[in-house]
This record gives sequence, C-alpha cells and structure tokens, in this order.
Amino acid sequence: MLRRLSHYHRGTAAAARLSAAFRCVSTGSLTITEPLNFWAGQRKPGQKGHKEHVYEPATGRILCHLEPCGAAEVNQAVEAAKKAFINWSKLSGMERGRVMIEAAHLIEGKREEIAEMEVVNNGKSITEARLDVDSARLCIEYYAGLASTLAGQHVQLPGGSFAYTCREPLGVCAGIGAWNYPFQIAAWKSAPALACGNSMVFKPSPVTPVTAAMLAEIYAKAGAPEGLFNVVQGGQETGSLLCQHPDVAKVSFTGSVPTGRKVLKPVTLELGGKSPLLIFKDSDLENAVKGALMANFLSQGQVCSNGTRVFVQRDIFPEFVSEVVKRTQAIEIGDPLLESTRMGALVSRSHLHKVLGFVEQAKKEGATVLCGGEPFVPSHPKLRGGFYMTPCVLGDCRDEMTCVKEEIFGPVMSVLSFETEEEVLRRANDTTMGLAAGVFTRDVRRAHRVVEQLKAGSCFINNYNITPVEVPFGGFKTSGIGRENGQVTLEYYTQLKTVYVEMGDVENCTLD
Ligand SMILES: NC(=O)c1ccc[n+]([C@@H]2O[C@H](COP(=O)([O-])OP(=O)(O)OC[C@H]3O[C@@H](n4cnc5c(N)ncnc54)[C@H](O)[C@@H]3O)[C@@H](O)[C@H]2O)c1
Ligand SMILES: CCCCC=O
Repeated sequence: MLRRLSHYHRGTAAAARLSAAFRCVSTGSLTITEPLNFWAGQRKPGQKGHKEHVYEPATGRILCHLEPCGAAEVNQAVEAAKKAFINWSKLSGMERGRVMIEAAHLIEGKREEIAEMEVVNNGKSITEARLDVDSARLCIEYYAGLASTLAGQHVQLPGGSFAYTCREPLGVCAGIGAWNYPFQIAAWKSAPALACGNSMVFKPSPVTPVTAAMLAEIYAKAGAPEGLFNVVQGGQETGSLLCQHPDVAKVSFTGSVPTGRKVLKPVTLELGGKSPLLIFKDSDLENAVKGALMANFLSQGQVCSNGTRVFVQRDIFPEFVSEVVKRTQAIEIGDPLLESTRMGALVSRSHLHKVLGFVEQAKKEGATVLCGGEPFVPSHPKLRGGFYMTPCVLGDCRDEMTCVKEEIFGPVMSVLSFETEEEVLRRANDTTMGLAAGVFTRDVRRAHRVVEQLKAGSCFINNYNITPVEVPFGGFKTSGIGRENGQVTLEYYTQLKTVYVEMGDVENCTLD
C-alpha cells in the first residue's frame, strides 16, 4: 500500500532514476528457472511430475513453472521449521533482532531487484512495488526492535512469594499469502512471528510465487538458522495440508472471506472488504478527490482495504464526481516497469474477466459507467497479451446493487450520494464486512464522531490506504480476526505463561 515517500525513503525519486538507468529486467524479457520452494536452507523441487504455469501479467507470457508441494514436501518443510525452532526460541530477543536487522539491510540493498520481480510477477507499477518492498523492510526492522522488549509481569504476593508471567513463542507458524502484496505479506507475517521466537512455513499465492523464495534466501543470508523461514508452493491443496498439519501451532492467513472460513486453528485472518469512504460537503475537495483515487486505484484496485463505496454529500456530488472522473481518465496505464506508469496489469486473465464481469453486471442492474470499465490494449506489441483495463467510476449506484455489496477487487469505484450524517453511517455500516473506512471533513468533531460509529477495524480521517507498520491493521466482522503490525501483534505470536513462586514452605491443608 502507498506510504509517504519522503517519510519512508528519502531520496526515492533520485534512487528511482538511478535504478531505472541500470535496470536489468525489462517487461517480457525474464524467465525464471530455479525452484521456488525453499526449506532447510535451500531451494527445493516440489512434487515430481507436477507443474503449473505462472504468468507475467503485463504481457500474458509464461514467466516460470511452479512445482506444488504435496504432503511429503509440506512435512519436510514443517520438520525443518521444528528443528530451527529449538534453538531460535532460546535466543534472546536482542540476538533474534540482530539477524532480522541484517535481513532488513539485505532487503534495502536488493530493493530494486525485489521490486522488479514483484512487477514482473504481479503486474503492479514499479513505483508501488518499491513502496511494498520498503514496507516489508520497515516491518522487519520494527519487529527486530521489539524482539528485545517482549516481557511479562511481576505480581507480588503475600509472604514474599510472587508470580510472574512471560511471553513464550508458539512453535511452527504457518503463513498463507494472497497475490496482491506478495513480498509485503510474507514480511508482515514472518517479522512478528520470528521476533517472538517462532519459525515459519509460508505459502504464497500460486499466482505470485516468486518473491517469497527471495525473502527466504535473504533470511538465510542474514544468519537465520536453516529452516527458520520456509516456503512451500501450491494452491488450495498445499494450503490445506499446511493449515491442518498437526505440528503447526498457528495460522496467519491473508485472502478472501470464503477461503478464510475454511481455515481453522488459532488464526490471524486478514480477509476481504467492501469499505466505505464518506465525503462530507465541508471537505477539502482536492484532498477528498485524491483520497478517493488512493482508496480505489492503487495496485490496480486490488487492495483489500479499498474504499470502493464512495458516499458523497449531495451538495458537492456533481463537482466531486466530475473531478474524480477527470483524474481517473488521466491515469497512465501501461508497462508496469516504466516510471511514468501509474496503473499496470491486473494479476491474471481470469481475474481481469471477473472484474469486467462485475462492470457488466452493474450496467444490467442500472448503474451508469462514468468512465473506464473496458479492456485496455497498450500500444506496445509486447504488452498486447497483458491483462489491462481502464479504471472505472460507476454512477447511479444503489446500495442493493452487486457492485456496491460485493468485493470486486479491481479498479472499480461506486459513487453514491447522501444527505445526512445519520443516514450515511447507517448505509456505510450495512455490510457483513468491516476491514476499513474513511471520512473526509474539515470538522474535527464530526470526524471523530463518525469514526467512533463506523464498524471497521482500520479507519482513516482525511486520507486513505496509509499503513505505517507501527500501527495495527485488520478488520471487524467477517473481514478478519487479529491484527498485523504494531505492538499488539506480538500477542498473536506468543502465549502467556503464569508462574507462581513460593518463597515459604508448603502449607498442606489436607494433612495438618
Ligand atoms: N485483510 C487483508 O489484510 C488482506 C490483504 C490482502 C488481500 N486480502 C484479500 O485477499 C483476497 C484476494 O486474494 P486471493 O484471491 O489470493 O485469496 P484466496 O482466498 O483465493 O487465496 C489466498 C491464499 O489461500 C490459499 N488457499 C486457498 N484455499 C485454501 C485452503 N483450503 N486452505 C488454506 N489455504 C488456502 C491460496 O492458495 C492463497 O495462497 C481479497 O479478498 C482481498 O481483499 C486481504
Ligand atoms: C499486505 C497489505 C495488504 C493490504 C490489503 O490488500
């Protein structure tokens, strides 16, 4: 997700120009042949005789083949993680943090290489991919710092006795990732898990398997013991084998609501959303328009927290919509590795068709396409097989329409008008999901009053989709369980042990 460039990576523009000049990958030129599974310190093949195509979304060509893991391979990865856990969990937080800081340095040195791989495998623009890599690095740095602060409580009891609690790691944790932020999700899950003394087996989406294996190599190079962070590739079958493995203590899952419902264990569930963005007539219009674009079109609209139901107060509705449409039409679509590109390719052909299907359905239900919503064919011949569409704004929407109720997970914004604060709160909360919500207003009292009543886990006032790793992120209702990032996440990767310490003699009430 987007972060403030100046805050997180000073000199990014200059660095970007420099790295663009030395870019070793160009769209349509890369083929990956090395195995994408990784455990016990090495890349490994998957099940013999099984291969799946992995595509480059910008061109539609085959990028590599994924060898999915079956029961035997998942077992080997979990065994490796169990071995690593024995020593890793006994290190001090400072010692664990040192390895993680080294991993963060390595990521910084490979920023451009990782970002390019993400673009080639996911289709998002290089500008966004760099920020995802930064977020991954910052997350690892942040939890490296927190590793040494893990502590329990000391409880004084009568007679000099006391009790204490301490936080202990859980064991082997499983991480399951979605395809929209492949490297970032792998870091957001592994950083708190490893900082707390756990080991991890991570399964990326089969659509975007490439960069998780790079992260595994980085941890290994940083000095992590063999088996600390492992990657098993595959889809539903591999995911299910991993989640149900008896030696897996916890699952942290990022993906859709229907899949999340199938995963049972102590879990962190980071699921989908259909988040509302409320724009009041006293908003700074320029900021509100920019906010709506941030809330809908980052990562080709493939962001879980997107504010796709944009409620605009009636007095400013025409002006707001005309400005949003104008700016949406100006979004530069094309080769995601070009610096000028603001919107790259959707992740796969089938997903593109699904998103376009939602636009067709919206039209049938009475919505008006104010712009976009069409397949897009870039002029360069090598991009003609890519999975592009024009970002879409839908007008004449009603709350009961499919486009307003269901997660589309593509660049499609629905605009709706409202009259009063009470009305818009009722309509905004009328959903089974509750990942995020946003409000634009200049009235600070209204902002807090509205946010207090919004039933969503991550709320934004006068901005949208800003996710510093120091603050918790996650959803209410069916959008999830638990949080990622921030201090609170340490609680999800540890268990609390209470120890009573007797300093006198045992009083045996049954014998005396
Ligand atoms: N809340 C968040 O933080 C967050 C972040 C990113 C994406 N998302 C959501 O993810 C969805 C898009 O991602 P997707 O299409 O990859 O989701 P998905 O649910 O189809 O797949 C997610 C992962 O689960 C695996 N999987 C599938 N069946 C499984 C099973 N039975 N057991 C275990 N694992 C299984 C998949 O292989 C993949 O790795 C959207 O709904 C989006 O909103 C949420
Ligand atoms: C890892 C960031 C996920 C944001 C939602 O799609």
